Amino acid sequence: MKVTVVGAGAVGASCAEYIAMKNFCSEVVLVDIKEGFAEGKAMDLMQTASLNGFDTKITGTTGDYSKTAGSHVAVITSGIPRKPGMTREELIGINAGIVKDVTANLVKHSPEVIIIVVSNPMDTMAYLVHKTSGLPKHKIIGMGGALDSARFKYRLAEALESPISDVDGMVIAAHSDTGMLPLLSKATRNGVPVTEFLSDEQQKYVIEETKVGGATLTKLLGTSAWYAPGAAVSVMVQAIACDQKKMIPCSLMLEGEYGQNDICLGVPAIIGANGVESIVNVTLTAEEQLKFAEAANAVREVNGDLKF
Ligand SMILES: O=C(O)C[C@H](O)C(=O)O
Repeated sequence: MKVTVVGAGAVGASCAEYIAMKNFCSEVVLVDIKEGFAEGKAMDLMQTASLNGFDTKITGTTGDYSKTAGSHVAVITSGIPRKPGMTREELIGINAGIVKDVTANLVKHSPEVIIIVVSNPMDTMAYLVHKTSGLPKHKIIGMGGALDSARFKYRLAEALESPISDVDGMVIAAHSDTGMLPLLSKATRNGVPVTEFLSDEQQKYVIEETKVGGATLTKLLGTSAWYAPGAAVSVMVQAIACDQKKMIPCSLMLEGEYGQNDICLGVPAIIGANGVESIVNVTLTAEEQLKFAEAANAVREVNGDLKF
């Protein structure tokens, strides 16, 4: 299987690294507009192959999309990351044009491609890809829920003082500081609801820290995070490559599901060889339903700034 990763910055390189190291793809093509940058990252990563024990071939190109031809999956990480104090939504002005161009180039050379959107504001960028690519909706997947859920589990394990492997949980709705919806009501430690172990104060802490997970890292790093985003993408690509039918929250075009239409928002889905195999309908509490609807309203407002 051939996978293209557009954008060879920290997030794109991290995606390529984790995908290669897991050794389930034959080829990863890195694309960047900066002269020689993707080629350099690809060469550096290839020189880890004998050390890290993988056979995936990684190549790089400066904007030559003919090299991406025949990609089964493409990951769009292009655009600018936010700086401390910014919201993801503020990136729309620059990133929308970039994501639109990248999408057109990818589809031109790989008409059957499945696209994973990482660029921010992610839910709106996924919507843009739906509106401009001509691809069927099961082939466009926004990466947010896998990452946000990993951050949720990190915060849960911290509060529970437990190993992360004891913890399960999921974040749905928007990939934004205010619109994330960590489903605390469904989170468990070895099957036992975490609400049985955590005080109200701890529960509130976990939810709030999860929602600003990306912003916290941006403040610490001076730019946005890359390890967990790369790892989250690699899990999604592996689910497709190996037809795992794994349940992963992803930003998907909704047509009535969760009471929403014509919007990309994070919902649990079965991810396999076809991309989105199905959307999973989970029963939400009345409060969660309200929060989901509020997140949808906010994303819809940002979508309104798009020009097709
Ligand atoms: O936080 C960001 O701006 C980048 C990314 O969406 C993340 O959550 O790490």
